[in-house]
Formats: sequence, C-alpha cells, structure tokens
Amino acid sequence: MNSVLGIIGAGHLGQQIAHYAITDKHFEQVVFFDDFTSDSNINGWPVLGRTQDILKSFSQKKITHLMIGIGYKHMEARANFYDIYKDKIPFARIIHSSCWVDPTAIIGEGVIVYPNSAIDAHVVIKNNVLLNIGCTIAHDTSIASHCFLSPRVALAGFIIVGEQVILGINCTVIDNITIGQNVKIGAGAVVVRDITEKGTYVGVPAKLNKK
Ligand SMILES: CC(=O)SCCNC(=O)CCNC(=O)[C@H](O)C(C)(C)COP(=O)(O)OP(=O)(O)OC[C@H]1O[C@@H](n2cnc3c(N)ncnc32)[C@H](O)[C@@H]1OP(=O)(O)O
Repeated sequence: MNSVLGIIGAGHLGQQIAHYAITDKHFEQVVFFDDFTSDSNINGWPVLGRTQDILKSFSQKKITHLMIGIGYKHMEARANFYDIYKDKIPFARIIHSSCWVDPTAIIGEGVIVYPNSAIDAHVVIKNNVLLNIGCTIAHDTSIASHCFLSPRVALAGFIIVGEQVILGINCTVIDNITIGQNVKIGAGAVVVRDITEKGTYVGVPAKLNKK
C-alpha cells in the first residue's frame, strides 16, 4: 500500500486532518493543496501546489485520495470543492479508531470523525461531513452533505439535518427534529423545535439570532 492523502486547505483544519490521517494510520503520507500559502512545506507535510494542480497530481499518482480541509467559515467553498472532485478522485473516509460506530450506520465519502465520537444504529452521514471530538449521534438520525459539527455536539434520535449546517460546540438537539439547510446553531444551544428558516440560532431553547 502506498496511500497518499491530498488535503485541500493547509490551514489549521487541514493540519488536524493530516494529524489524524497519519497518527491513526489511515494514510502513509499527506500532502496539501492550498491557493493562499506560498510555503512549500507545512509542519513537515509538502504543499504540492494549488487546487488547479489536483487533477494532474492524481493522474501522476502523487495522491490516491482527497479530503476537504476547509472549515466552517467557508461552507460554500467546502461544498463546491467536494462537488468539483467527487466523481474524479476517490475521497477518503477517516473515522478515528477511538470512535464507536454501530455496524448499521452508513457513512459517506469525504467524512472525517474525530476521536471519541459515538455513532449509533441506522445513522446516515452523507458526504463531506466533519464531526469534531466527542460528538454523539443517536439512532436513526441523518446528516446531509457538507455539514460541520463542532466538539461535543449531541443529536438525539430521528433527527434530520440539512446540507451545509454548522452545529456549534456543545449544542444539543432533541429527538424528532428537522434542521433545514444552511442553518447555524450557536455554542451551547438546545434545539427543541424544527428549524426551517436559514439563519443563526442561539440559546436555550434555541431562537433565531441573525437571519
Ligand atoms: C474545534 C473548534 O474550535 S470547532 C468550532 C467551535 N466553535 C463554535 O462552536 C462557535 C459557535 N459560534 C457561536 O456560538 C457564535 O457566537 C454564533 C455563530 C452563534 C454567533 O456569532 P455572531 O453572529 O458573530 O454573533 P455575536 O458574537 O455578534 O453575538 C450576537 C449576540 O448573540 C449572543 N450570542 C452569541 N453566541 C451565543 C451563544 N452561543 N449562545 C447565546 N448567545 C449568544 C451574543 O452575546 C450577542 O448578544 P448581544 O447582542 O445581547 O450582545
């Protein structure tokens, strides 16, 4: 095996993904593609070039898989880059070995699950989703593509989360709730009603803070 993970974005998030990819032994090597840095090396990992160099690097067998290392401040870019490469290059799926994942859970491509998360029976996590440390996703909950879950997010059972949703650190969603696409939930919020309108929601119970 000579697996090389290409990560789009060499910032903090990209470096965290690189860290888990190597230390948890998912890949032998990691390289970055970044449109903003002029560094050729970040923390010992090479920057192979800009995003325009990704396809060429794949055809030259310099990378075997891809992953998005762009954080919650640029949700559209996260989704757009995934859509550009989804049928052209295999995306990695990295689930830290400390996680518990029920065998009935279905987890998509380009997903990274940080340490100590728990994913229960019949959960569906679509593509290009990030779960930070210690998330709990209870049974029968589904998370659509491109979502970003901060540390310690707790989702109860039968929840539906739309695309490009950001869930802030330590937020809680009670069972049977639907959260629409492009919604942002603040740190520590408790969601007790469906949220269909795009915007930022905070507090206990969570209420619209900003459209
Ligand atoms: C490993 C990692 O680091 S992953 C990332 C983890 N980070 C997070 O989870 C951050 C989550 N972000 C938040 O909670 C943010 O505060 C947001 C997104 C909800 C709001 O951010 P902004 O839109 O910039 O709002 P802003 O800071 O201007 O606050 C607006 C008002 O909402 C209040 N507010 C902001 N966040 C919250 C919150 N989580 N709960 C309750 N009230 C809040 C503020 O106190 C302020 O109230 P005021 O108008 O009475 O003074």
